[in-house]
Amino acid sequence: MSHRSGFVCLVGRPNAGKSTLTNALVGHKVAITSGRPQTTRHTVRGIVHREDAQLVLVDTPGLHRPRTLLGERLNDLVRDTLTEVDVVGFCLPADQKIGPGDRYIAEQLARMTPEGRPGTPVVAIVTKADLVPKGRLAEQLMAVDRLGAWADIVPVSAQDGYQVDVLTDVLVSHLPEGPALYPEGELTDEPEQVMVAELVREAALEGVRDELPHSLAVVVDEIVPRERPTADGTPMLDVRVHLFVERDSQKAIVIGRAGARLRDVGTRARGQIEALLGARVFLDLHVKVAKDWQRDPKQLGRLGF
Ligand SMILES: Nc1nc2c(ncn2[C@@H]2O[C@H](COP(=O)(O)OP(=O)(O)OP(=O)(O)O)[C@@H](O)[C@H]2O)c(=O)[nH]1
Repeated sequence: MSHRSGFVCLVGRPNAGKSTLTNALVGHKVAITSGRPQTTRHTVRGIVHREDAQLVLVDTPGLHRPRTLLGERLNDLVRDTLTEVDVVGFCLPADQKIGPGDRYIAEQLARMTPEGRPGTPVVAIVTKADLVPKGRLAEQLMAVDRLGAWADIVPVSAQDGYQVDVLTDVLVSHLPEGPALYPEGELTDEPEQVMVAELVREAALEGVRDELPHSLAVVVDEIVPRERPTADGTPMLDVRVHLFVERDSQKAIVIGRAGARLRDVGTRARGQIEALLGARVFLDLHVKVAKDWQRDPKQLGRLGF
């Protein structure tokens, strides 16, 4: 039996369902999903292991029009990623009309093919199929077909699992023959620190996303094991984290009255970090104002962008 392996990158405008689809394909939670755009700042990989194939998924940040330096960097990252993968999956939600954001991405994809090289196949994925009746889905498939030259078009629902296997087969069919690239059981090669930062960011944004749209960056300074475990022998980790906001008013929102909100954020994030790391965690959160960090290359460097 031949074996195929390679990299797949999911692109699509913010909220198109890329993270949720990554989780559905991999079958475990690896990327952090959310109801709001642009929470996926880092490239997180999930790996689908099969007898006949290994598919390494790269979940990119939302490809969007650059507005700030941060945006430009994200787009560079997206473009670099695109030229390094074997297949691109372009996600378009079934329940929304094709808009300027989708057209922009379609143009970028059309332009992506390096000169003199055969292009990376692009599979158009119509996501959230569960949200529309069959007739609307058929119309959307036709509209997507007119949008570009796709290797395949597949409707899926990550929510109820509709066609997720079909999509896996289609993506695998576009991979080159080759051995497994990662040992089985490996779900993500993201460093733990990035996952921890995402969990803190999620907790800190909960309920205040409208007030802090893109103004919150989270940096994990260190994760250090305590020399002496807890009384019952469980290992204990000290996790020190900085949350950067742009303005004093945003700092006040994150911290809350008499620090109540930040304590809440800490409690929620700690539970998830403990589950992730399999240890008791002492979580130390600091909130700092880093003015206009989105526009300052030095700050961006410090924050890992
Ligand atoms: N009903 C339904 N909702 C979905 C499905 N897939 C994703 N969603 C929802 O759509 C929203 C966005 O999904 P994400 O997976 O976070 O989208 P994303 O493209 O990764 O978003 P960014 O991280 O902003 O780029 C979330 O509220 C999901 O719960 C689906 O198959 N069906």
